[in-house]
Amino acid sequence: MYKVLVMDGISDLGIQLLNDAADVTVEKKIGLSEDELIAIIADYDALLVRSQTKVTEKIMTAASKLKVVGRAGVGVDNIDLEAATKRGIVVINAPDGNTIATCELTFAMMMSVARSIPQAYKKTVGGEWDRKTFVGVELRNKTLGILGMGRIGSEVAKRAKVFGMNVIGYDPFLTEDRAEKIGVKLGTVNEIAAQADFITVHTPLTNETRHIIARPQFELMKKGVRIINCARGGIIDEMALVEAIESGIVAGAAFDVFEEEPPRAEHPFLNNPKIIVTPHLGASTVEAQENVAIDVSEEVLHILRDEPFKNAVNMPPVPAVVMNKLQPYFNLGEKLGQFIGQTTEGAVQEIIISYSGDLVDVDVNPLNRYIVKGVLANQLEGVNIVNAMHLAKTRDVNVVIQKSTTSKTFTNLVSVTLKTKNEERLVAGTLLAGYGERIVQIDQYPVDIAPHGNLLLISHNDKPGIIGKVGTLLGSNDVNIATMQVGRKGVGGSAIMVLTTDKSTPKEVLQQLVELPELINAKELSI
Ligand SMILES: NC(=O)c1ccc[n+]([C@@H]2O[C@H](COP(=O)([O-])OP(=O)(O)OC[C@H]3O[C@@H](n4cnc5c(N)ncnc54)[C@H](O)[C@@H]3O)[C@@H](O)[C@H]2O)c1
Ligand SMILES: O=C(O)CC[C@@H](O)C(=O)O
Repeated sequence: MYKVLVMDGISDLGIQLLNDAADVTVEKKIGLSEDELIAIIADYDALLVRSQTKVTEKIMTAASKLKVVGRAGVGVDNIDLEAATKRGIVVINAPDGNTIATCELTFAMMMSVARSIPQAYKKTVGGEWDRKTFVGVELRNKTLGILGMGRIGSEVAKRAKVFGMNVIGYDPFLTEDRAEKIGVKLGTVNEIAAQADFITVHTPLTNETRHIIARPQFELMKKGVRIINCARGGIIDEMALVEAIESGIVAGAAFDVFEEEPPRAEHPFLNNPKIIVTPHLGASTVEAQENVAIDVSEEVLHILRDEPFKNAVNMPPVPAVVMNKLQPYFNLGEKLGQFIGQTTEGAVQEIIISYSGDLVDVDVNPLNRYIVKGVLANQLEGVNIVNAMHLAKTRDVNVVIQKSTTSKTFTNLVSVTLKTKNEERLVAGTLLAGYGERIVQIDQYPVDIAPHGNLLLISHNDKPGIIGKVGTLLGSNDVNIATMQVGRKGVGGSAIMVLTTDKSTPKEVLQQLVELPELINAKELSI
């Protein structure tokens, strides 16, 4: 039974999926301190948070069973990603579910700051009927500058076009083609600063975007510009904004997010009549909260059940088309890794993964992770597809990827070579239409083995009667042979036998096998 801990205000309807799962129990705890969370986290397989809970390295160190941290939302700046990756904890987010909610809040903020709605409301409910102070501006024919043209930025652009605005966008990943398609002009940050009547930011907070709008940009701006931040505190320099309001450049600003949340009581935004603020409400709609909780719950279930998942933040994203091609190979890749990892003794120095045939044109990075996971799992605890590459690197295991366009025999072939100080071993496998996964080569020997169950790998000298001796010894110890494959270099030369058995071969029987004079080695591999 998997235990899931739900923190922060995550929609109950959204986590219904987890509540309904027969293999999951869900506990909800709101407002725990770091120490309180550390005291209980070792009990849980999954942790679900919004932006309030800071998932620190200390918490992850105490989280001995934790497989996944699910963030019901986009930003993962409250989760220590490096600490999670080191420990093999998958961090997933729900990137799509709150796009529209945040886009609509941005628009609400833009209209509020254009027409001073919160200020007018305050006066009116205070008994004043002031129709002179609040003369606003229209959006039509105004220029909107958008920094960050991802999900939310693009939705804002679409709506701005409908309002008759001219839109200039800045995003390093925005191509001219795409900009043209959505009717956006491309501009630099400084061009946007100089031309826009409204500026809204929709980037993540990174080293590049921190204070991307600061004093030098305010100095370029037209008098009367209005500024909106519904993305992350710190993208706009708060103090420089206050100065720009005081100097009359900025006519108004609307902020949903702050450099420090919640802001201190003396924060200069909180008593400035030209700045309107909301308490990080971008994603706070019924729909968005259901969406993100459903998305994150689905992913958490996949991860707990070892099923393929998307939206991992601490692993590179994989496009669906690549995923569809690779997915059938994940199991094969992991088994090849497990197989070869058990054939050698001593520290692994190099893993060479070679692809030929169908996989040559595909981004095989996700599959490499499964293979390396399989290899390392023999030596290390807690290795998974998130930390496999990281663990290989920290242990100085060189991972080499090769591709060859020609496979003489198979339409697809994955081979894994393992090098230690004294050994070099190879295993190769394929997916055969109608037969599924097969191991088709071990070292230089062609074989045909379904990689399941108990495998006995025997190295021996090709001598008459050896097969019978092995069969008799296993049979007399009640180990039934299901299949047997034999390969040899030449008559009388070195050879291998691969047997699948109906049950595991006891250690003492393995020892008796090794003591047969023709036998060099016998190893049981579990894959
Ligand atoms: N206020 C809220 O409650 C709320 C809700 C949802 C999202 N957000 C925040 O909104 C922001 C945008 O979310 P999204 O879902 O659109 O993300 P997204 O990843 O779809 O888009 C972000 C865009 O920013 C661009 N970008 C990155 N660095 C840049 C740079 N230096 N200059 C210009 N552009 C840059 C990226 O290329 C990307 O296109 C994030 O910071 C997210 O955390 C806030
Ligand atoms: O959980 C929230 O409300 C914050 C959402 C938002 O900041 C996000 O990054 O998704």
